[in-house]
Amino acid sequence: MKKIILLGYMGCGKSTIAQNLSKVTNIPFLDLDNCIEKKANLSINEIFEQFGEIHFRKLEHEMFLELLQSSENSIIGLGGGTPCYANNHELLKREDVTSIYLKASIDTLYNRLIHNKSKRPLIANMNEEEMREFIAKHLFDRSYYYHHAQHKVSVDGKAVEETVQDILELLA
Ligand SMILES: Nc1ncnc2c1ncn2[C@@H]1O[C@H](COP(=O)(O)OP(=O)(O)OP(=O)(O)O)[C@@H](O)[C@H]1O
Ligand SMILES: O=C(O)C1=C[C@@H](O)[C@@H](O)[C@H](O)C1
Ligand SMILES: [Mg+2]
Repeated sequence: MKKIILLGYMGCGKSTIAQNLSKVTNIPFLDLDNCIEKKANLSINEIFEQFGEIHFRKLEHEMFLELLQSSENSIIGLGGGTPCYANNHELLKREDVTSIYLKASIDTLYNRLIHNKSKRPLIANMNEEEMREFIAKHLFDRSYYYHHAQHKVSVDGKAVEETVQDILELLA
């Protein structure tokens, strides 16, 4: 069965866009972070705090494989780091998958994340200046993996509905 996979940096809108795309297409939406939280019965923050990031990356890889193995059509919103660990980027090329990189600029990401960092352990304790620097470097490192997606949609300056429309055109 076909999976539509949305990927990209924290705050690029994977969860928001996936939810809206799901409403329009009637294809069920699964958020990888939420699935990990449900299975572990812990929040992402708690998993990082209690077991560390490496353990989280293991859970993330296992959950990604589990979601890909299910026989349902689905829209899957990945975590921001998912393609960058455990060779997950290679899974973005599968034939039963349509993978889409939601590409956002440093400014777009910074402006969204500055108001919304408490649930994101990698940036939760940073001040504004540290955050901008971190996003710039981190995005540069991660771009290599994000570009393994089959498609790329730019989200800068677009309303949620516009990004959803761009994706529908890709899928048509
Ligand atoms: N045009 C837009 N498209 C998508 N999100 C937007 C837009 N404008 C504002 N936002 C806001 O930006 C934030 C995007 O966060 P979202 O949780 O969807 O990102 P994410 O890519 O899933 O992040 P994470 O990797 O941390 O899970 C939300 O708070 C959303 O309301
Ligand atoms: O960019 C990342 O590495 C992360 C993004 C979030 O979606 C979560 O998966 C977690 O906070 C790690
Ligand atoms: Mg998300």
